[in-house]
This record gives sequence, C-alpha cells and structure tokens, in this order.
Amino acid sequence: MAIYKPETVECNGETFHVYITQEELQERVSELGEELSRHYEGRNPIFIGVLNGAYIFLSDLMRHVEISCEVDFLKLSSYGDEKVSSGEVTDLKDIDADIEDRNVILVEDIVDTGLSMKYIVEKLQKKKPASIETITLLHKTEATRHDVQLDYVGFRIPALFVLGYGLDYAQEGRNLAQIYILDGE
Ligand SMILES: O=P(O)(O)OC[C@H]1O[C@H](OP(=O)(O)OP(=O)(O)O)[C@H](O)[C@@H]1O
Ligand SMILES: Nc1nc2[nH]cnc2c(=O)[nH]1
Repeated sequence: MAIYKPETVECNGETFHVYITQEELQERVSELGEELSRHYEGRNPIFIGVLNGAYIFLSDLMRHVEISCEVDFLKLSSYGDEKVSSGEVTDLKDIDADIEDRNVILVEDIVDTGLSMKYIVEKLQKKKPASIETITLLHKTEATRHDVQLDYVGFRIPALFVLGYGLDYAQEGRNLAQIYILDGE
C-alpha cells in the first residue's frame, strides 16, 4: 500500500514542499514515546488529543508508549479555513472522561500563537486533574504570544505555515505523511 508523501504538493492553489520527512517524524515520535513511557511508568496517564490536527501524531505517539495509558479527545477550532488565527477559540467537543486526580498529557499537533493551548489548559485545570503536562509535535517559537508551558516538543520551527501529518489547509492535506511548507518560504 502506498504512503502519500510527494516531494511537492498543491493545496488550495498553493504549492508546498517537504520540510520534515516521514523518517525524521517517525524517529522523533518514537523518542517522545519512550520518554513519556519512562516518565509515566506506574501512573496510568490519560492522553487528551486536540482534534482535528493532533489525531495522526497522537495515534503514532501512543504506539510508542509502552505503559498502561488511556486516551480521550476534545475538539476546538480557531483557524477555520485561514492561515492565520481568528484570535477566538470555538469549543466543538469536550472530553468524556472524568480526569479528576488523573495524570493528563495534553497532545497538540502545533503551538503557533499559543492561544489554543492556553485556553485548553485553563479549561482542563477546572476539572481538577492530579497533573497536566503538554506535548506538541511542532512549536513556532517566534510566533507564540501567549504564556504556555510546553513540556515536550517534537520540533521547533519558524513562523511559517505548514501542512501535512494531520495539519490542514482549509481541511485538505491532513493525509500527507510528511510536514510541508509553503514554496518560497
Ligand atoms: O497556537 P494557536 O495559534 O492557537 O494554533 C494552534 C492550533 O491551530 C490548529 O487548530 P485549528 O484551529 O486549525 O483546528 P484543526 O486542528 O481542526 O485544524 C492546531 O491544531 C492547534 O490546535
Ligand atoms: N495547518 C496549519 N495549522 C496551523 N494552526 C496553527 N498554525 C498552523 C500552521 O502553520 N499550519
């Protein structure tokens, strides 16, 4: 079965090229899974993925976690079909699990302005978990304006629009197996 990983890709009339390869992604995700396994041994953590973007990273990550753990999802949106944040977070789905006294690992695909991560951590804190740590595959360090605590980061990247491996452009491109960046950037 073919994996979808062209060198360049057209999405919504714009051209993107490979920025982080499938091999680089898989190696880093595996390292992160091993690190979490060591840190959370015996603590039965619950992974909370932020839909839609984090679904591929989370599913790959969990397959490298070699301890007992659980998973749940919440869904929000702040970008709509645009490349820049609307500046407002819309709640689309809450978690179902009771996380009181649980060790929570919040999983994001990307932290850009930091608005979504800050919003979610504050929302989850109200449910009285024993702990919350955060993990993001990508962090746009120079774009982050909100005060967020990032405990595990896959890759630090420049403030440029990226696509693939769960990240979309107007809902397209999530199925790409690599991370792509706009041509000319
Ligand atoms: O740090 P920020 O500026 O808040 O950006 C990060 C958020 O943007 C993306 O979500 P998006 O709103 O695009 O929804 P999606 O995951 O469904 O694509 C991504 O999944 C993060 O949740
Ligand atoms: N696809 C995509 N979604 C984002 N959400 C916040 N930043 C980005 C980005 O660079 N690409």
